[in-house]
Amino acid sequence: MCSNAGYCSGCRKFENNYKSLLRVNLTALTALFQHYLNEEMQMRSVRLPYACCLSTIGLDGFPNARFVSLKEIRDDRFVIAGCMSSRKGAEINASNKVAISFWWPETQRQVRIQGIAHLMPGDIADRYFDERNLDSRIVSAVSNQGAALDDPQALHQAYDQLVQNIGETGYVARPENWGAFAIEPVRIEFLTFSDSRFHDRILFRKEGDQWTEIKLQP
Ligand SMILES: Cc1cc2nc3c(=O)[nH]c(=O)nc-3n(C[C@H](O)[C@H](O)[C@H](O)COP(=O)(O)O)c2cc1C
Repeated sequence: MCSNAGYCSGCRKFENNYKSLLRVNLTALTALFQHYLNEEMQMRSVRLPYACCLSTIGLDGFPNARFVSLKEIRDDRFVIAGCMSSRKGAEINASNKVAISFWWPETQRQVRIQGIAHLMPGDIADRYFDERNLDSRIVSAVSNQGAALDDPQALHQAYDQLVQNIGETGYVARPENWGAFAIEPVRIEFLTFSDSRFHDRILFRKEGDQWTEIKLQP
């Protein structure tokens, strides 16, 4: 029997001291998420562990999914950001029930989070926008994400023009249609993949003000 607490990379599974870690509440859950993310980060040479699949309910009823980057966990909410006038923004406006899903190959974990997306105040979105590299900020400012690209040359000209205007200042104002959402989780499932297919699955659910946990069949 392995004596490691939490995830054991040797056994590639949870050794269940996780219960002592979690008197189940959201703060403990987001701390566990952060712990697992850090473990994945330590084993990976690329930054992509922050990438997650954001699913929304499409205006036409089809589920719609795309990858976005998790900015951070703030006040136990999962923050994502980007252009909000494209499909994701319109869809979240119509229904703020969303899901984000992570797959971390080094640690063989999947995390599924369902929750309610809350638009964050402009000054906080400013901060996320300013943290982005210059190219990303310029492209966000000149491109109308998701609109048909009829004239690529015009887009490149707008890019060059803005580069010129910015000059040495490096300052790009956050476009009005660029914002951030904080996702307040209502369900979080951690799965540790097993070659045997006996995946280790634990679902945490918010019921009223309480979080409950349930082990799931693989
Ligand atoms: C790894 C990765 C990370 C991405 N991160 C973001 C992001 O943080 N925000 C964003 O708006 N789009 C991001 N994108 C682009 C989106 O996948 C998507 O193309 C874009 O948001 C438009 O989606 P929409 O039409 O549903 O609004 C990312 C794409 C990839 C592949």
